Amino acid sequence: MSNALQLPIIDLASPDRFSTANSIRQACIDHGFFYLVNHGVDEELVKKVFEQSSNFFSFPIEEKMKLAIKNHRGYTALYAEKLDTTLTTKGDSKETFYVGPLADGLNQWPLEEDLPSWRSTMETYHQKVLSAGTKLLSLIALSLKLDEDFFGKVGALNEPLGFIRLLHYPGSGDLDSSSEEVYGASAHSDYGMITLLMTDGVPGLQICREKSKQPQVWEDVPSISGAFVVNIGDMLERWTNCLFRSTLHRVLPPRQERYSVMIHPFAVYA
Ligand SMILES: O=C(O)CCC(=O)C(=O)O
Ligand SMILES: [Fe+2]
Repeated sequence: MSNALQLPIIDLASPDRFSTANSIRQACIDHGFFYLVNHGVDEELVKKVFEQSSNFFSFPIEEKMKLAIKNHRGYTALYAEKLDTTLTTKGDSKETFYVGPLADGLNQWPLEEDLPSWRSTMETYHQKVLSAGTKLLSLIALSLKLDEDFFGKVGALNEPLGFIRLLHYPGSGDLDSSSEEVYGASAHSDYGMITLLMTDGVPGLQICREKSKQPQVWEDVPSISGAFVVNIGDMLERWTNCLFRSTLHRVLPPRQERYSVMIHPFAVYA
């Protein structure tokens, strides 16, 4: 069962911070998901990130495996991950590339001669999303009736910060036919505090607000051009004693090729 959903839209640039904080509070209680607009990450940069992501994933598998994941950075192949570990099917039909915190030297990068400006594009995106995320986090603190700088004071903004995940879901035409029922991303909730997700507009993302209700009701999350989809992770759900929801979500089995980019800007463990 699936319905389309109207998630709240939060304006990061609104001068009325208290009213914005209240809207965030309601969104996190009701859905655990909202859209973020006027976030200061410009469209040209987002476009470049998607182009560079597609450039990397179009390399032959042998080339991509040269950057196979180490220290949570680098490439994971199609079916290598399964977000819903209760499923007996093979892994999720997506390939990914992780870029972690910039300062610790652990990132793996494609060679500059193979993919010019790839690294600098990802580094700029990392910095810009982190800066939007920091503004958002101060509003989340206000929404919890805390001081704006609460999360900074408890160390949530300490390095190392920021994991980007580039995701590529090949279209069903590029998968073997037995993969039809394999999800792009099987049902899961995110770890950490918050996730900021940008997609290329191809549908597929769904949320289930009542995870223990049977039968489960899945609602489509349409994309809004230029807006981040923000969701609360398990750690913030725990820190708020379940006031804010870390909502179950999934990506449907791919029909059409799809790209997305997500970032966990802050602490992913406590
Ligand atoms: O690609 C998407 O739309 C969502 C991906 C996701 O939820 C995840 O990787 O945690
Ligand atoms: Fe997720």
